[in-house]
Amino acid sequence: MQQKSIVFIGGGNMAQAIIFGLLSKGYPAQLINVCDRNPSKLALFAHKEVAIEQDKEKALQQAEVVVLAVKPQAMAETCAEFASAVDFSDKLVISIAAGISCARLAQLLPSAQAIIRVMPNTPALVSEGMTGLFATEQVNLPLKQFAQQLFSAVGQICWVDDEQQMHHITAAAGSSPAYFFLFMEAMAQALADSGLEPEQIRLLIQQSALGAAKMVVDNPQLSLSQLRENVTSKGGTTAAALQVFQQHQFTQQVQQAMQACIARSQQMEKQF
Ligand SMILES: NC(=O)C1=CN([C@@H]2O[C@H](COP(=O)(O)OP(=O)(O)OC[C@H]3O[C@@H](n4cnc5c(N)ncnc54)[C@H](O)[C@@H]3O)[C@@H](O)[C@H]2O)C=CC1
Ligand SMILES: O=C(O)[C@@H]1CCC=N1
Repeated sequence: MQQKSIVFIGGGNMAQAIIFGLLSKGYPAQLINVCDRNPSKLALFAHKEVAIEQDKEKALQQAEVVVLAVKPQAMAETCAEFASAVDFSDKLVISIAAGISCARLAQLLPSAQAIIRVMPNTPALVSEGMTGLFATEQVNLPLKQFAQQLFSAVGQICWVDDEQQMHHITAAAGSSPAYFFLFMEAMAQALADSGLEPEQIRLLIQQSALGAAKMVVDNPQLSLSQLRENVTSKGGTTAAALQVFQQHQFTQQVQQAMQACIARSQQMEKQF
């Protein structure tokens, strides 16, 4: 894999997932610098050789790649700290922020030429991330390949040609680990009075989730509905459970939730 010096602006949950995922894949810690104004975030990198140079201008000037990893609401204020002091024209700028368009990033960092907007997710930490990527026309092939390699190192990737689809990627990948966690939390709560130990409950749920995901991955010839039907005996236990989901309009709820995610991402594009 190509190796370039990278500075992360923001070292929170998502940056940590990417950085620790990259380190676990052998990306040189010496090529990574993390800037975060919260010292407790920097402390998480203390046992690694990751640089924590906090003079942002200096760190940015030395880096070939800049990953903007602050919250969308902090993006404008953060970029204003260094937009005029640093020349971004020879740097690849990657933003992981939800709902911040490339046009907006170009406004915030006027010297930037090569901007890639990505939407990763936290399973990058365990090399099972899913990242959507969109590049502006100014980004040349080698830089696209670098971004692709970077996020492929921590999971799967999916390029889109239409930036508007980044909102859908957010609903399907960026936010979706939380939906699965919620589902597992609800299952755990449903077993709270079962007499099973909490560790047993967690094991039962996590292994079933992992097994179900692996069945999907390993059987591309089977549709999702076929996989579901294979578990569901007529008049049996699964059918009884699925009937309750259906009665409570589970599918419609999921559709509405994902639509809300897309709508919020679109709203953030206008807001920040
Ligand atoms: N958490 C997730 O699962 C995902 C998050 N994202 C995006 O990643 C970005 C970061 O999200 P999280 O990591 O969840 O947030 P976070 O709050 O955990 O991390 C943001 C970090 O930025 C730091 N920060 C804020 N302003 C700063 C500044 N001016 N200079 C230096 N550091 C500064 C904060 O101290 C904080 O540690 C967001 O834009 C979000 O939309 C994208 C995909 C998934
Ligand atoms: O909740 C959020 O806004 C961020 C973006 C995708 C996942 N977390």
